[in-house]
Amino acid sequence: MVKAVVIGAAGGIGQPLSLLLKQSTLISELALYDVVNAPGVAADISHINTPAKVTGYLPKEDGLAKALQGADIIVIPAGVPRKPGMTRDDLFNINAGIVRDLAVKIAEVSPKAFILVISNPVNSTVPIVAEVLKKKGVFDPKRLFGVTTLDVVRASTFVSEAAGKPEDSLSFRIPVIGGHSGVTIVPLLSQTSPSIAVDQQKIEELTNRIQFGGDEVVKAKDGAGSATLSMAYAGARFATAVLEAAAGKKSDFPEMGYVHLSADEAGAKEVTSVIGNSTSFFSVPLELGPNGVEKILPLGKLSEYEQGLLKKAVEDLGGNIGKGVAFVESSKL
Ligand SMILES: NC(=O)c1ccc[n+]([C@@H]2O[C@H](COP(=O)([O-])OP(=O)(O)OC[C@H]3O[C@@H](n4cnc5c(N)ncnc54)[C@H](O)[C@@H]3O)[C@@H](O)[C@H]2O)c1
Ligand SMILES: O=C(O)C[C@H](O)C(=O)O
Repeated sequence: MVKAVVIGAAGGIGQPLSLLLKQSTLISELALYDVVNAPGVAADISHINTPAKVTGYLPKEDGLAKALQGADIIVIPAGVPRKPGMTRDDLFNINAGIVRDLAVKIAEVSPKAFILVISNPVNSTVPIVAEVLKKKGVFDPKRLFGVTTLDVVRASTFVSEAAGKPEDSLSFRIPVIGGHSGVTIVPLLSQTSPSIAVDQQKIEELTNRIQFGGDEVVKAKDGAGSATLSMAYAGARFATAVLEAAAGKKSDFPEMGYVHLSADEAGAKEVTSVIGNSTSFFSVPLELGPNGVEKILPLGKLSEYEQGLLKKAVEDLGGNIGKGVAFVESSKL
């Protein structure tokens, strides 16, 4: 029996993500929570003839605690999205408080669940959840993830198009490490599999497109929000990987996830020999298992260009993480 919870389930990501999770036969119960409209979304999705029992909750009558009760996996796309001209960090003022308060309830009700954070700025919201869980004495770094899968999905799409093989996009694997915002997103195109023959100028164009893919969608939506459908796909893909691994299935390839590097001390040692010691969270290739992070996998060889990208990423990430940590330190919990 697996219970999945979506928090922010009535939103642009929450609705299609809930739909995709309802299609999963790995899930037996799907609890949808939002500050608005979650019972309506739940009623709608519950008519789909797949096994998961669907329930919907609002804040009244302690709805969040009811949704979280017995949760195995919690996916969080709650919070405001960007509008043109905004950075993800501009969302901090609103989303930091939302995520902190959700984390407090998770710590109380379902501290052993896998927690997948989608709410931006991911570079800071994941440290916020970690700090709350630490303060409550229930932090398990193997079970907390920032979802950076959309960067990996975009990389496969853009690179397969550039290689003239869009029909093969599913089989293009490109590690994307670092964080989830602009220059903190570091695509390792030199490790593209199958390998591609493109010149340095194309590598730089592709890198820039992957780093700023989110802005492309924000611009196209012209004030109506940011990526929702591709994010729902990516979120469902990562949640499925976590659930399959929890059920004992070995994966054919590693997923990337933004984790606290203490999730695997031995793996982290190898990673910090490449990225340095100045960042505690990083999106890395993961081997997932029954308890979440089984291993942090090596980053492989980086080209000189990628080493330059990495340097910039690490500089920015430190500030993003520190901001999240300071926010919880100054909060009364
Ligand atoms: N990690 C990623 O790759 C990625 C990709 C896309 C978007 N995002 C982020 O995901 C978040 C959601 O984006 P969206 O487009 O779905 O926004 P949205 O506004 O369409 O939906 C957000 C939902 O969260 C709900 N919500 C707000 N406060 C809440 C609370 N305290 N508890 C529960 N629910 C609450 C809202 O009612 C709304 O239904 C944004 O922060 C966005 O930047 C992240
Ligand atoms: O760009 C955004 O603000 C949303 C998301 O982080 C994305 O990468 O699409």
